[in-house]
Amino acid sequence: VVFYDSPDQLPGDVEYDFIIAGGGNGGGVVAARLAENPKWKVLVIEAGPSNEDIFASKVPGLEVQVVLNPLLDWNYTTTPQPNADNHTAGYYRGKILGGCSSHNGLGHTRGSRDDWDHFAEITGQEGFKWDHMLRTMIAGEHYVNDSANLPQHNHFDPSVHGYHGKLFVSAPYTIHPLNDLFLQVPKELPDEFPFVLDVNGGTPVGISWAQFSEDHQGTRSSSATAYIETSHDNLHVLLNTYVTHVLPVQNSTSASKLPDFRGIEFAADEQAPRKTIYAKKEIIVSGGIIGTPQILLNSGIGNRSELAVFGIETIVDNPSVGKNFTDQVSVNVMFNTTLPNTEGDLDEALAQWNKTHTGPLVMPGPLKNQIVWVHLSEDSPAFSAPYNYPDPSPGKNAPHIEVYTNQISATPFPVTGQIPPGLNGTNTVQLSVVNLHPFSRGSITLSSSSPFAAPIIDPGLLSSPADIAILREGIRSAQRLFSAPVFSSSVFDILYPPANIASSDEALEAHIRSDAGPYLHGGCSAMMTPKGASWGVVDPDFSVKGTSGLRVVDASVLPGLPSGHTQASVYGLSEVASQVIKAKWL
Ligand SMILES: Cc1cc2nc3c(=O)[nH]c(=O)nc-3n(C[C@H](O)[C@H](O)[C@H](O)COP(=O)(O)OP(=O)(O)OC[C@H]3O[C@@H](n4cnc5c(N)ncnc54)[C@H](O)[C@@H]3O)c2cc1C
Repeated sequence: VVFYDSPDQLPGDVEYDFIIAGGGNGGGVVAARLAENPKWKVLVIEAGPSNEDIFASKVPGLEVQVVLNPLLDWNYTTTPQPNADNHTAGYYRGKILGGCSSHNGLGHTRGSRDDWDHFAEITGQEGFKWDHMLRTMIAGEHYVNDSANLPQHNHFDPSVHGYHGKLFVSAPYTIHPLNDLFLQVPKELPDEFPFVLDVNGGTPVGISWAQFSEDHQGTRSSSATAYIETSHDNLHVLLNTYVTHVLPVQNSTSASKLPDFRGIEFAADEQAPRKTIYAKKEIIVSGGIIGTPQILLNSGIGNRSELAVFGIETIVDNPSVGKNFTDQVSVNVMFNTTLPNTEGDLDEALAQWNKTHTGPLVMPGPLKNQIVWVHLSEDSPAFSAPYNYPDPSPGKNAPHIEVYTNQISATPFPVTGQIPPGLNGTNTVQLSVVNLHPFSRGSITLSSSSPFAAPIIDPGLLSSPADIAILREGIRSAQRLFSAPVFSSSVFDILYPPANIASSDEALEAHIRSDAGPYLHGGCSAMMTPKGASWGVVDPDFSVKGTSGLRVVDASVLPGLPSGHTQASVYGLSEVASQVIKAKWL
C-alpha cells in the first residue's frame, strides 16, 4: 500500500479503476479486496490521519483515549431528543484510517441467523442469507488464542471460526469471580438465560463468552491493520483529505442512461483548493452512517425540496437519503454488590501491556467477559395488553435485549439521570441494558451548504413507545438475572434505577427517558431495498438508485440492525459487496 498525506502529494498521472470515499471499516475491506486484483488500481480518500502511530488505537483498553481525541473523532452531537427529556448525546465516529474499527470497543458479534435471513428476504441480496454470510465471515477471520493463553475450553465453538482470514479475533477475559457466577445462571434459570457455547454461531440468545477483534499480542485488529496495511502497492491511500462531492461525468459514454457518478471532488480543508479526479470503473462511498448520506446530499442525491434550501441542484431526487437512520438504545443499570471492584492502576496496566501484551488493557473494559442476550417471550408485558406493541425481532434466535457488564466500582458510572442518595461508596455492578431492535427512526440532514459543516444528527431516540416498553422489560430481565440463587450472597438490590422506580411502568418510563442514549451502533441511513422499490437508497448490488458508477458500502446500507454490535456485520456486508463488485468487472 502507498500512503499520501495530502492532496498535493497524489500523483497526477495515475488512473484509478476504483475510488473509495472513506477509509473506515467498510471502505478498508472493499479497498483491500478490490486491490487483490493486481491489474486494478484503487484509491482510498480518508478524512482522518493514519492509524499507524496512534498507540491508543493499538491497545484495546485505551479505546476511550482515541474516541475522546478531537483529532481522531468527528465529535458529533445529536440534536436534543424530545422523547428523551430533550437531552443531547455525543455521537462518536472515528476520523482515522480504519474509521470506527480503529477506535471502537472491539466487541465482535455477528448477529443471529434470523437477522441475516431476514435482511436477505427484505432486500433481495441473497449473499446476506445466514449460510452464505457465515461462510463469508469465517473466510475473513483469523481466530487466535488470547495473548495470555487463558483456558478456552467451552468458551467457543471452533467449527464456526476461520483461521486463515485477515481480521484477528480472539476471546480474552479478565479473571473475576463474576465469571463463574454467570456460568451458574444457565443451570438455575435455563429458560431465559441458557448457556451458549459460541457468541458467533448464529443462535446467540443466552449467556456466552465475548469475542473481540484483536490478535494474539492483545493488539487491536481493524480494517486498517488487517485489510489496508496488508495490501499491495496498487492500493493508494490519500489521508487527511475530505471528499466534498461525487460528480457526474459530463458526456459520459456509459451504456446506462442514468447519471454516471464516477467523478469525485476533494480538498484538504475548507480553505484549500478543490481537486477532481475520475474513476475508470466506479466510485464507492464508504463514509459511514453520517458521512455517506452527507456526501450524497451534498452531491445532489436526496430530497429535492430539502436540497433546494441550501441551493444544491438535485441530480437524483431520492427522499430516502439520510432517512431511516436508527441506533440501538442503551440505559445504565447498577446493582449493589459485595463482589471485588474492578478498578486498577492504569500505569501498572500499561507497563504490563508494554512488557507482555497481557493484563487488563487487553480488554476494552474490565468486566466485558460475558455477554447476555435475551429474547423476550411472546407473552412479555411489552407485547401484551394494555400495550400490545408489535414484536420487532426477526425470529426466536434474535435477542431483543443485551445485558453487558461494564465494571464493578464504588464510583457511579456517569449517568444523566439522578444518582440515588447513598450510592457513592457502595460497590456497584454497572451494566448496560440495550434495546437491540428499536422501531424508532431518525435522520441525517444537511445543516449548511458547506460540505465541511457537521450535518444534523437525529437518532429519533425513543420516538416509538414500543422501544421504551422493551427497555423496561430489559431492565426487569437484568433484575431476574441477578436474582438467580447463585447471586444471593454477592449481588443485591437494584440501585439505579432504584427498586421502587423499576417496579412501576410509569416511573420506569420516566427514568428511561432521562437516562437513555444511543449505543453508537447506528445504521440504515442509506438503506438497501429491493431493486425497483420506490424507497431506499441502494439496490441489492449496493449501487445507488438512479445512478450508474456509484455504490455505497458501509453500515448505512444495513436494512435493519443486527442482534448485536455492528462491526462484524460491516465486515460481512463489505465482503459481500466486494464479491458483487469483483463479479461485475471480471
Ligand atoms: C465509540 C464506539 C464504540 C463502538 N464499539 C463497538 C464494538 O465494541 N463492537 C462493534 O461491533 N461495533 C462497535 N461500534 C460500532 C462499529 O464500530 C461501527 O458500526 C462500524 O465500524 C462502522 O463502520 P462504517 O464503515 O460504516 O463506518 P466508519 O468505520 O465510521 O467509516 C467511515 C469512514 O469514512 C470517513 N469519512 C467520512 N466522511 C468523509 C469524507 N467526507 N471524506 C473522507 N472521509 C470521510 C471517516 O473518517 C471514517 O474513516 C462502536 C462505535 C463507536 C463510535
